[in-house]
Amino acid sequence: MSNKVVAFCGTGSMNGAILSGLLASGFDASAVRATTHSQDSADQLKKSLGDNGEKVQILASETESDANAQAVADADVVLLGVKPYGIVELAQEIAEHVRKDAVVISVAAGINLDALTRALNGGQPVVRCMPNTPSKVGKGVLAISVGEHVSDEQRKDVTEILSSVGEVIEVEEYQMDAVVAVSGSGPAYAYLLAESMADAGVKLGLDEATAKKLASLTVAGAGAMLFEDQDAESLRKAVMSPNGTTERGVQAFIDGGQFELTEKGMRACAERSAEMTEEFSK
Ligand SMILES: NC(=O)C1=CN([C@@H]2O[C@H](COP(=O)(O)OP(=O)(O)OC[C@H]3O[C@@H](n4cnc5c(N)ncnc54)[C@H](O)[C@@H]3O)[C@@H](O)[C@H]2O)C=CC1
Ligand SMILES: O=C(O)[C@@H]1CCC=N1
Repeated sequence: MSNKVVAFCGTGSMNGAILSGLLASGFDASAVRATTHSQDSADQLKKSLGDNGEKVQILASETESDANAQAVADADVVLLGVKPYGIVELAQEIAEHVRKDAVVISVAAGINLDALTRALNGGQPVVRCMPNTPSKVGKGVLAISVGEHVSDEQRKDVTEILSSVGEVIEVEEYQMDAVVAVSGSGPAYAYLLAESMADAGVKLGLDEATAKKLASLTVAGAGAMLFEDQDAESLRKAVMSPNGTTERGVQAFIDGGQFELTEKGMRACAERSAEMTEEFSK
């Protein structure tokens, strides 16, 4: 990765997390370009990067209309991080400026490799990535599908950049709707669990602040244990003493439809992902 230039077009929550992770891994800040829409966001980004804020080239598209074109001009790797409805337009905007041997990654839901390739005038090496928000604390899981024009060296560079914020897993593109349902949107389910545990804790007699603290730290602690052992079922069983409290509670969850309800929610999520692909991958 030495001597490579990386450009982030649309540096908000997700691309911002990857940018920070890349710099934290020791990547040369002067080889990084980043764009935002507003000048305010550009100023905030610069501030958030500390000393590196002076070295990263940061441009706002409302101030400089060719900000994205400038950012990608000398880039080896380009990450598109705007909202799904803006990705095709952004790709078209940079198409004439991005080097033909640069690899372009989209982190958006609902944008397929075909739409990305077409927006870039065909033949461009492209990668579709589905990250998740734990990337902000270096604990992300990022699924990628790699386009046909991507070289082995580019695949290695892409994996190295994304690995700076979490674990990278390659999947077939047809599996992306399922990936969105499991890991892309998944952090929200864990927070929903913490919310509903706190809510029930209040109903069981705790004050709200105590219930929230106990629930949030419990979900966080249980999540941390999953980094050591990814077998959730065996971790669950280790909490369940025979005929104890957990066994009774877990059985009530299962009898009440925990697995069916989770499947229902995730099917809705995957269906929306497919619908967004119809809508935005034109
Ligand atoms: N937030 C999440 O949990 C996840 C989001 N994603 C995907 O990441 C993408 C971005 O989402 P977020 O980071 O949450 O959004 P965000 O709104 O935080 O970031 C988007 C950024 O793009 C900038 N922008 C908009 N138009 C621009 C332009 N023409 N030129 C330069 N910059 C421009 C905005 O100023 C903003 O900073 C979406 O496509 C989403 O599907 C993927 C996985 C998880
Ligand atoms: O909700 C969304 O559409 C995005 C994609 C995955 C997580 N957040």
